[in-house]
Amino acid sequence: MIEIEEVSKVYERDGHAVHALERVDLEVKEGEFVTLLGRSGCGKSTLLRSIAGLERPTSGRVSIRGERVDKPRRDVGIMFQKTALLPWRNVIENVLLPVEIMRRKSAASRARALELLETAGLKGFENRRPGELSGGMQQRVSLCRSLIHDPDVLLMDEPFAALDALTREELTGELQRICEEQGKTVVFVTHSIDDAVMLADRTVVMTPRPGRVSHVVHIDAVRPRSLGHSEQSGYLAERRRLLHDMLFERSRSGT
Ligand SMILES: Nc1ncnc2c1ncn2[C@@H]1O[C@H](COP(=O)(O)OP(=O)(O)OP(=O)(O)O)[C@@H](O)[C@H]1O
Repeated sequence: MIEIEEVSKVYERDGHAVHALERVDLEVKEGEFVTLLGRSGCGKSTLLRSIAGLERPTSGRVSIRGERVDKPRRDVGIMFQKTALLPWRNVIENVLLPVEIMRRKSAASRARALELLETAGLKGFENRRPGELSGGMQQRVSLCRSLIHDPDVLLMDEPFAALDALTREELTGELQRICEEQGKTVVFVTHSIDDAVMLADRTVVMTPRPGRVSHVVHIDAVRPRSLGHSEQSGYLAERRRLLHDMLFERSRSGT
């Protein structure tokens, strides 16, 4: 569904070349949940923005369903760490913003917004302003907004990084459920090994200078997942250790 072929990105900064990505190859299948995991500066956001059509690779090609991506697409939804909700609009008006911009606002989209808000646990908050909501609730609104036009692909750049640990765990669980119910293809950028283990079908480990894919790790566990007590907690803990070792370069082999 998403094909990244030999993608390199070089930025110019103060007369120096910054090799943000070097010859990255990756394929994401329909319905797959892929996390991009790595330290700061390894090119995760650059790769995500290239898939979103917000950044042009210096060389190589990104395509979705066989079509080269050179601008943002309607079948893609995006969610960032900063919610960028408009403070003067209430919750439902914020959720409806993308369909308004696409001139596709209708009674059906309003009904879908209400349904999404209910799924995200925000029933009854439709008329509140973002400033009246907690950080976690604002991210739920942002998730509903990224899903309002029913995109097939969801691109997420550390969406829960600024939240406290408990809210983060709760939202990670809800994201698993919503993506499974709605059959989305997801690429999710994170620094967090726990996010990767909880969410991913496959985790792509990246290394910096230049940004490259160093390992790809499959997480073959059923959902909902929990790092606490469950039959698969031993397996998840092993995957967690493997990713940890890869990030700290103690292990250079195996998936
Ligand atoms: N617009 C830009 N101009 C110049 N350099 C940039 C630009 N955007 C990113 N970079 C550089 O490219 C490299 C990769 O950045 P990128 O933000 O993609 O990494 P990241 O893995 O997402 O980092 P983080 O986890 O800190 O967000 C970094 O060295 C960064 O400083």
